[in-house]
Amino acid sequence: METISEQACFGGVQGVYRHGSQTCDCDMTFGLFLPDEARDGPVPVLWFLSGLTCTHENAMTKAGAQAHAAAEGIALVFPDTSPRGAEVADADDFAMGQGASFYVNATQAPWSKQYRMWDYLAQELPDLLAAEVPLDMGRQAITGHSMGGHGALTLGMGLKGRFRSISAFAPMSNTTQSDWGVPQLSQYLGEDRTAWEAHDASLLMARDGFDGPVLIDQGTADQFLDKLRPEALARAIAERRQEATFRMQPGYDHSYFFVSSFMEDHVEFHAQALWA
Ligand SMILES: N[C@@H](CCC(=O)N[C@@H](CS)C(=O)NCC(=O)O)C(=O)O
Repeated sequence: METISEQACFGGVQGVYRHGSQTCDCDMTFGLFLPDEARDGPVPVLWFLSGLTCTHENAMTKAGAQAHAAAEGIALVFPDTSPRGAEVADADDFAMGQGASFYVNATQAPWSKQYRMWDYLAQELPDLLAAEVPLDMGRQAITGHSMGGHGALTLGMGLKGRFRSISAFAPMSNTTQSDWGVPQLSQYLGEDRTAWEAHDASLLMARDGFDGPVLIDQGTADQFLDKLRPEALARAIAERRQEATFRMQPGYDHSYFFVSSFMEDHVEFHAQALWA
């Protein structure tokens, strides 16, 4: 794990690190915020997965999460949104390829060689962090924005027992029925739609739900509402009778101004579960 930068931040340290990923077969960069308490021993961790076009950097610099994480004594991890590099397959469309992994293990060429973000986030990066950083891996929670909200919900429900709480900001909620989902899942996973089901938050919610609290925020003025399909997730939560808070926030769009407005609520929500 190579240090790119480390800077003092709200009494803790905001770092950026790079490592050679075997899973993605390329170098991967991530952000990590450690609160002051990490100097004395392991702290709980909140993962933040980002959306289309983002790297590890967008949420790290614009979501305003560090102040709240410092107040709660929890760490933040900001992974990248896909494998990266000149040798990594890509597409002209910003919603496909680099910056747009949809957090799956691709099975189709040319993506299958390196687009293994599910395994990267489920296994390789947690293993690396557990070995190198004072994190309490028994206390993990996950959140994300847009495509990262989709990742938070699908990994959160898919990796049973891993996370204590899940939240999402404007998540892609029903990828198997959306222009943000169908083209990508068919290219990454092929045309057999049964392989897509583990990557649709609403289908997973209706089928499995989550053994813990869920918090969703969605702006009513989000320019991508038709692609995000929050109504499908709300319906699944209600049908499942899932423990959840689902808020339609009046006037908010899809940007990080929306994300940062509700970040304190999300960090507090996760801190409650993490410290329970
Ligand atoms: N660039 C795209 C939108 C992409 C987009 O809104 N990405 C969101 C996540 S889905 C984001 O977080 N963008 C980066 C940022 O705001 O920093 C467009 O113009 O339609």
